[in-house]
Amino acid sequence: MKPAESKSSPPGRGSCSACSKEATNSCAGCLNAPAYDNEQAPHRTFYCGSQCQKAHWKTHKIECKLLQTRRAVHRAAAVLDALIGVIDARGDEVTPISLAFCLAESLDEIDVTVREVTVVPANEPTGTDTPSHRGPRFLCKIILNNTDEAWAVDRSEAYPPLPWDQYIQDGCLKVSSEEGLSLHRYPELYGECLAMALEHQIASMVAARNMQFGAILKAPESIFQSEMNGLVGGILADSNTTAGQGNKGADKSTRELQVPFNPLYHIQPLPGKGQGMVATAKIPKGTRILCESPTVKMPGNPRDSAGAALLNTIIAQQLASLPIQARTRFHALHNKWGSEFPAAVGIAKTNALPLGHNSREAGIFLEASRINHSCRNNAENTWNHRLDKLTIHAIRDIEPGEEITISYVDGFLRYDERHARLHSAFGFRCVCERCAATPAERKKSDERLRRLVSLEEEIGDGMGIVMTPVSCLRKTHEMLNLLGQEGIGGSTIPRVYYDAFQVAIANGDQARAKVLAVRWYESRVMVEGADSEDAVKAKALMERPSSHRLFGTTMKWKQAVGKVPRGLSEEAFESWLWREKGAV
Ligand SMILES: C[S@@+](CC[C@H](N)C(=O)[O-])C[C@H]1O[C@@H](n2cnc3c(N)ncnc32)[C@H](O)[C@@H]1O
Repeated sequence: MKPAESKSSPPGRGSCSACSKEATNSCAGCLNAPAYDNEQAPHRTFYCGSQCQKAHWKTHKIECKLLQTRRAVHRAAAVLDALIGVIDARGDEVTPISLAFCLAESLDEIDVTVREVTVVPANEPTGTDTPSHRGPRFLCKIILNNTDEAWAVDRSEAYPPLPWDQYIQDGCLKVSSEEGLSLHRYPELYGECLAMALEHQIASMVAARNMQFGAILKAPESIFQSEMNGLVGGILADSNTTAGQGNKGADKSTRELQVPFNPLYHIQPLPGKGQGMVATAKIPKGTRILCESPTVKMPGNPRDSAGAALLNTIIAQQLASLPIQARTRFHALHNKWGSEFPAAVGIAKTNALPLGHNSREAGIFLEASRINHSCRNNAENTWNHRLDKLTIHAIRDIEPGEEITISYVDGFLRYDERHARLHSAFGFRCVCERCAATPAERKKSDERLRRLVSLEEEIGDGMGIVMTPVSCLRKTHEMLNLLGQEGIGGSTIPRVYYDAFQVAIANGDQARAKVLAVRWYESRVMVEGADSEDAVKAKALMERPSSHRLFGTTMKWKQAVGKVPRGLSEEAFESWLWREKGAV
């Protein structure tokens, strides 16, 4: 079954399943059902309008039911994933067979059969006493009834479920035993904590919403996500009240739990990019999409093989104290370096995000490290020192179905420089809209970037602030215009407003300083949130510009806060602000 979204369509568009015209609406019933071939994007059945959707229902009905069932299987596995995270972190045991029962229980109302399967490497002898380091492995096979479709849920591998044949083939495995689940074989499991947690959480969720769990697993995306948030919140609250009651490793319960549900995005395969993060809802500019603690921290990029060996040890020490779920997800992250470095070091080098502006220290994140690069990124990553967490904010409006991207490179790099850096450090060639420009547009873009570099240097030298303040202020204005033309947003904008603010305040102009501080604050909040260190600093200076240490270095432009002109047109106001020739 192929998704209706064609390879040439931008995300969120496809051809109408009834009349083949371009369409943006989709059937909510099966929206975002995972593709059975894991290489493909999640499914969307497009319609140009309700008439076509009604007319096509007879044809689509059977497919829609199958897709809903498939999505329910993935959702049930995700519910389980969250529960396991909590239970792992409490230090309780989670046995593979108890997982199978939980999965079966959660899928009770869904048209599937859950079987317990043991697999072994295809080229080694079968049997539980196989002397292989890759001995028998236990997993669940979920068969969609009356179809040829089956999924593998293997908790020792990465979540999410994999198509059965692919799992067996890619893992070079063979089935050594397969049978239906029967609780009679495992009476001791009745009381197991995972089953209890699942029962308790699901029961309370269902009671609160007056819905069946099966219906929630099959519900449209927004309902499922909001129910999941309630569920995960409940689990976390429960885990906090029971912290320390686990039967071993109780200190782990204080660790941040990585919650794999976020109503704003999905992590999914994207053509030519591996996995990536895709918006599931409209995300307005300024929204905090994600706030995450690093799973592993690293002091910096290793310079040589001794540094790599040391980093490997540092990572191994941190991984050893993590729940198995987090370790598994760490090892499933992309590694661009193959066997050039120890695997954990390759993963760290490919996925690390800095823990502060210009900081050598970096972190690896189970969610944020799945975000791909674009030179025209729509989101930005910031290390929030006050929260001790990484935040990802939307720096423009993001549409549902659009990929969420950050920039892997800093500064005003020209086309060739960006490509060389991205290729050597991350092993890909960027084809974003900025990079896909015509040679003539690219030339203009490179000229703007060269100019931005030289303006930044000139402003940054500091002398201009008091020696040639008018020219310095106009340079900041020119930078903002060039950034707009180049489509660069994010944290560069507040940095430039802060430079402009300093020019005004150093020369005693509290009126301009006030306006510029407001813009600095607002643009900083957009990229980092009001709780970032810089936003807090900007707020204080916005309220009292004269508290800046440079205030009154000269009094060339002495002016009180109350002198901000009123009643001017937007154009005249901008002209006043930037001290353009002939301004009022
Ligand atoms: C931090 S990981 C991002 C998540 C990754 N795609 C995954 O599957 O886990 C960085 C890697 O993602 C891929 N990548 C990131 N941005 C890309 C882009 N714009 N085009 C192609 N591949 C990209 C590259 O393989 C890169 O080494």
